[in-house]
Amino acid sequence: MKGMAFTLEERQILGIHGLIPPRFKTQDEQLELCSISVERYQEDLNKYIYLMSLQDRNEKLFYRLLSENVEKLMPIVYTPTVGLACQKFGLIYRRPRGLFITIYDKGHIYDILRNWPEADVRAIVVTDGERILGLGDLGSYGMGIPVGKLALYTALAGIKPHQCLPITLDVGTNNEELLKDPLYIGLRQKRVTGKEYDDFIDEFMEAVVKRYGQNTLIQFEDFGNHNAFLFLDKYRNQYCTFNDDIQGTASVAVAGLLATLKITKKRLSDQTILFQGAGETLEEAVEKLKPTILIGAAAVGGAFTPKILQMMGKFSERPVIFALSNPTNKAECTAEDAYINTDGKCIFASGSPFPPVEYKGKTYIPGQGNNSYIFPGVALGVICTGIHHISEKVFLIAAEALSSLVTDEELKEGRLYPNLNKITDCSLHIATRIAEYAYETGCASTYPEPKDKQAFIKSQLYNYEYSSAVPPVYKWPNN
Ligand SMILES: NC(=O)C1=CN([C@@H]2O[C@H](COP(=O)(O)OP(=O)(O)OC[C@H]3O[C@@H](n4cnc5c(N)ncnc54)[C@H](O)[C@@H]3O)[C@@H](O)[C@H]2O)C=CC1
Ligand SMILES: CC(=O)C(=O)O
Ligand SMILES: [Mg+2]
Repeated sequence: MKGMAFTLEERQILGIHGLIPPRFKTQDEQLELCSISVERYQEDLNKYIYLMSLQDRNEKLFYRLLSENVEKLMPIVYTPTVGLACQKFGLIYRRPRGLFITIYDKGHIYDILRNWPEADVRAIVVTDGERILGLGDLGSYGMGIPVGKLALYTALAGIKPHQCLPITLDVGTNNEELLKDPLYIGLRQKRVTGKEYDDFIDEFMEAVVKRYGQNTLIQFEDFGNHNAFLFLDKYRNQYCTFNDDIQGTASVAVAGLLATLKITKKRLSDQTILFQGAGETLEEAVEKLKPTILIGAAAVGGAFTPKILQMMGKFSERPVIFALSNPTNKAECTAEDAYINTDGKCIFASGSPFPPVEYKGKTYIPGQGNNSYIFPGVALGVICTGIHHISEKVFLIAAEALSSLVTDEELKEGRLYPNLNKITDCSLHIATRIAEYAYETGCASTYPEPKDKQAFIKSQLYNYEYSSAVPPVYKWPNN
């Protein structure tokens, strides 16, 4: 729907003349109204509800708004607000988006996929809701994540929205609060596990390729740790698939580390890297190992205590601190804590965004170490070239491509990643590098091989401009 952007001619042909106000707006004017409307909401969750309704009402406008205001609006449709939206999903639910497939649909998954109205699906983001960001098991409420990730496929990489399908596999939830929640929208039962669950996922994978073809990209998102690794291992050489939380996150972290080397002028082998995890007592480990790089992704909010940060500030001139857990309240420390406790020395990045920090007269701009810098570009490269199986090399290429784009000015400001408002260029660059690799190594299946890879990818991108509802006039002989 174009709303008031319909021309008089279109309104007459479509029989909608008089049903919309007698004002004709350009898309730019509509965009202006949308920006004002978002700003009017005080609460981020209300901004989220507004943006989701815009996505339902006028898709092109929604994507243009998002792609032109990434820094401002990504925190709404993505982390941190999407986390809150998932927690309140039963309350804010307005219209369905994506497919819900339950364990009771076993034996019929293909038929359910056929109910989806679009035939040309190229990419699926699927979750079973067991580990939504750092918020734990949210069952069917997790649908906000595949919807949000795919919104970024389009807004950050220009992948056409009708080619994207969000899916939630509902096998129950072990979240007692949700099982008691009268607003809960999913199956009210404990998770099905074991062979029955595994067979269900097998059937899902088979049904997807039967319905949409062998090359359909399947991004696994926010599955529980055990299943995430299991399915990556099981399917990576059979299907066109990757796990965003494992591979996308590793890639963005590597990109960040490569960028830190440009600041510290050191090699990675000169660094001592400590990953928080596996229940270690972190303070003791930091004291003993004296790391120069500290990375947290265990969803333990505040795990990087002031004492730990102060020690990091003592061990090296430029300590690197990555607080990757999402959403914001799960971050290992805030940007402010990191800069203050290291006396402004640290190089900081976090999974959810933090605003710039003023400290001792200097402005520090934290980086956002989030896989959103990686997965849209990887997906674009994979879809355009028809890669069958996505190797680790693809994620290494993505990491190198991303880190190569950080400018000296950005590094000086403390940024490890390009400014968010350049993220669409990053996706295009990542996709181009992947395309070059895919054709060089023979793992592309889109032929003939395009000479200019970037021009080819650009030609595939989503067009935010409205199309005309008036058919073109053909030249046709009079007789
Ligand atoms: N920045 C980004 O792009 C991404 C961030 N994440 C975030 O990372 C966090 C974790 O995600 P996953 O690894 O998938 O979760 P997970 O639950 O699979 O793994 C968490 C790990 O932390 C360990 N752990 C738990 N409590 C601990 C404690 N008290 N001390 C030390 N280690 C502890 C567990 O043993 C486990 O190995 C989430 O907050 C998620 O949002 C995940 C993917 C991407
Ligand atoms: C960013 C992301 O994928 C996560 O926090 O799970
Ligand atoms: Mg995730």
